[in-house]
Amino acid sequence: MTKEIASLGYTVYFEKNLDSLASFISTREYSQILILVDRNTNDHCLPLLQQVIPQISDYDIIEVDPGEENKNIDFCIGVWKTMLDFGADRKALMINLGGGVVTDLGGFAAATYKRGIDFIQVPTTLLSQVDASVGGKTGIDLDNVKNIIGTFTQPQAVFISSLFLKSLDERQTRSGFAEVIKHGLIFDRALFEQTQYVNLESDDLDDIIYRSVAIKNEVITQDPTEKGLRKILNFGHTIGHAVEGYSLLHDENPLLHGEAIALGMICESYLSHKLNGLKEEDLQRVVQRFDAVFDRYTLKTEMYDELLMLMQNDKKNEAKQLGFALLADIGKCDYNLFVEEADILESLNFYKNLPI
Ligand SMILES: NC(=O)c1ccc[n+]([C@@H]2O[C@H](COP(=O)([O-])OP(=O)(O)OC[C@H]3O[C@@H](n4cnc5c(N)ncnc54)[C@H](O)[C@@H]3O)[C@@H](O)[C@H]2O)c1
Ligand SMILES: O=C(O)C(=O)C[C@@H](O)[C@H](O)[C@H](O)COP(=O)(O)O
Ligand SMILES: [Zn+2]
Repeated sequence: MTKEIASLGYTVYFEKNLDSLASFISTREYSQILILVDRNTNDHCLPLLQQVIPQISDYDIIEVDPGEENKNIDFCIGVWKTMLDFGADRKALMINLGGGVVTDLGGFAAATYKRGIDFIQVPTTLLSQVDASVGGKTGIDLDNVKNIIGTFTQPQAVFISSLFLKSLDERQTRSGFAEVIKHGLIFDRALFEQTQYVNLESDDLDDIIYRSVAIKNEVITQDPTEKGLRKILNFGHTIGHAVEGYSLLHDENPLLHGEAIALGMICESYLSHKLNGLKEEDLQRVVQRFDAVFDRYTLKTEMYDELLMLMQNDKKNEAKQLGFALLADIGKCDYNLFVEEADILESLNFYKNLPI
């Protein structure tokens, strides 16, 4: 059965067989179809797409290398050039088939090519299904500063099939689960509680995917361009993005987005407790929740200056003050809170000194 959510002028479809994708394409008159994949989604997801919509046989493939380190201007130029080589005009449609790197990069390339062509998101990771494919944030990183170049451009539609998740490895699934826990923490205590009972390896994830998108949609439809409320979707990201950027630059096996924001959510829950009324027992529950899913990352005091520098670039900052969204309770998040460096360092120390 198809479930749908009406978003910002487009529909998010939840259906294993992607029937609505076939009818979406057959009812629109696109001059050309471009499918953006990375190497892994080319191998694992494109065959599935071809299988479920065999009537779509005429398309051009653009392939990028997988991974966050490629969500940058060089790869974006490569995508734009390939679009030109394929002779894509303004009536072309871009299908972004992949995780958040492909949906962010492909959305950005489409939003800017010839001042914008239509694109649709077909997310293939848990993270991109519960978060990245919905809401119209497109973008790329610059010098490991996360998503610093980008647009708010909504897709024409989003098609979510949990069948794609069968080939996803466990580490990636866990990374996506961090954003599900985030949605519970900021908006829905019951979802936060439910995450304790989810077995990521064996459970059907359709229900939590749908609930996550419903929560995100509730927020973005009230504030599409992050003037206020949408900032709550950034809980854990002021510190998390800095740690992710740091790790991309320095670690051989860098943290994934969800792993970094899980760390960020622990630190920012500490700040929520110290500065915004989150109860001590709820702080402990947040720590336990993330400990049940993620290994700890080794923070060292030598990293702190660089982390603070990276935080200077956060889009929630104002007048050089570091901007945060902080929990008041589990299921309730406030935004436009500005935090002193000393408190941020204390929160990093809180994480660093947590008992194993
Ligand atoms: N725009 C937004 O609102 C938003 C929200 C959250 C995160 N993001 C961004 O999303 C990115 C992270 O997304 P991600 O975690 O999906 O990472 P990703 O796109 O790098 O995908 C993770 C890995 O899984 C592989 N893969 C994808 N689908 C697969 C499948 N079905 N089977 C096997 N392998 C598969 C990819 O090739 C990649 O190696 C970050 O750049 C983050 O900043 C954006
Ligand atoms: O959709 C949003 O709004 C979010 O903040 C969702 C985040 O999970 C996501 O990581 C987003 O890309 C962060 O955006 P940024 O503006 O902090 O770069
Ligand atoms: Zn995120």
